[in-house]
Amino acid sequence: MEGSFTKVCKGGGRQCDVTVTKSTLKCVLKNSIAPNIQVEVNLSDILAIQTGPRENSNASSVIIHYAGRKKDKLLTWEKLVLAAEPGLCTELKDSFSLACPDRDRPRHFLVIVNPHSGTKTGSRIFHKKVAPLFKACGITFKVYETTRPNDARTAFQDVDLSTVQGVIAVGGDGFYSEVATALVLKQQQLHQVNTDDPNCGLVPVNVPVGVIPCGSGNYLAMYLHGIIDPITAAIKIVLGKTTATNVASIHIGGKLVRYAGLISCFGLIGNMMAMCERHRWMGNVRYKVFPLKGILTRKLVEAEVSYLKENGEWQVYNGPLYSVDLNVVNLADKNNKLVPVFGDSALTIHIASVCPLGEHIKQLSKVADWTTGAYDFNFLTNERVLRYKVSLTSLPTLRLETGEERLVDKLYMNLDGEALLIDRTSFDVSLQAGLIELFGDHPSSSAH
Ligand SMILES: Nc1ncnc2c1ncn2[C@@H]1O[C@H](COP(=O)(O)OP(=O)(O)OP(=O)(O)O)[C@@H](O)[C@H]1O
Repeated sequence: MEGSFTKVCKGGGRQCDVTVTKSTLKCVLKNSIAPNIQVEVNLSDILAIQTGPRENSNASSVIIHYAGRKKDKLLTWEKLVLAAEPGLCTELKDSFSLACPDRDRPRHFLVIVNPHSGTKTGSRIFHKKVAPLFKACGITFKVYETTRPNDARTAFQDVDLSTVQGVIAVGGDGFYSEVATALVLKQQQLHQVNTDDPNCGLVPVNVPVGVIPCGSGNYLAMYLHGIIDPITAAIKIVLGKTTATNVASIHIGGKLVRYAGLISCFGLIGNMMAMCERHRWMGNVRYKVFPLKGILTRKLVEAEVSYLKENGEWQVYNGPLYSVDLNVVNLADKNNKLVPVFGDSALTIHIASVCPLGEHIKQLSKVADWTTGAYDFNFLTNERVLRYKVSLTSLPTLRLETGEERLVDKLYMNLDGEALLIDRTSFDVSLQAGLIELFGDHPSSSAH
């Protein structure tokens, strides 16, 4: 379609020609000496088109909300306001709907906010920046603000999952993990799956999850969108494309503890995270101080790690180790850097054994900087696995009145940025492949 409109801007309007083709919308100012393209936007980047009457006039207006693509993968919420006679405005809106007939974008969300994430700005960011965008795009939502840790599951209590097209977690990585766990558990309850059994065969979640990054750790958003920005993440949610991602189920003492969506690092990195949590009062400085203290005071643990390889064979690593690390979103060495891979067909574990301190620091610094070769060290055993069990059989234990055994030493797992105390002599981690769809179109998996 083509038509003559007035581009409405502060202080008046300018005449312009608007053309909608199969793939783009172009707005060119008239009466300019050189062709003056004001806006050229892919139809797939249009978030919404609103039409309505103009005040004190017979004309109508059209507001085109679209995603502005800036450098560094930043997306911005842009608006083009046009005015014309009502028939032309309706024609413009209809031509957009015709050109994109498959616009089955999500329309209703359950939003769960952690008001304590990061610098405690999650609630404000959602209500001031994200909610207006959702509303402009015709999205309705119900908001639940948590009141304490592990409260995300309350948000699902009275929710019929078939009525929501997205669950949005406003917070950091630990909160994503908490929301994802609550959602997966809700889905399993509906299908009467015994989640305490690592072999239970989980039912995939059919409601996509979106993350608005507001925490101190926002790796998931960084991996998905290449940038940590709440508006970019919100625009990706509105656009509705999704990426399948894995979770890893963590079982301790025959009980499901959590589903990890990002990392599950036992030993050194877990102990560092526990130190960071004990010193929350120090703010973000703690993430600089305690990793250093942790590596300087690293301790070997006698352990047996048995793992199930992709070919169905079980193998065993036996001996002292510093850590057993898992990136649930795998990090692959590509083009001289580590790049995230969502929904990989296996989990890659990295077991760090005896090594000089300098080499260990070098290796961990490479992981922190996502540098190539971060896992190419001969003290690392790297294996692609479907499941693994860690047994700590030679550590001192004490027997409780109930007859259960507990470790005397305090050992931790860093589970998606939260410290989980491992007080039993073994734990079990299993791949749950493609269980969740995340809003965002990451190139490592075919977006849906
Ligand atoms: N209302 C709440 N009050 C306190 N803690 C909460 C609340 N809601 C959720 N939590 C907990 O806060 C933890 C951290 O959340 P999140 O990942 O959003 O923040 P973060 O800033 O990245 O992490 P951290 O605060 O640990 O640095 C989660 O484990 C979650 O259980």
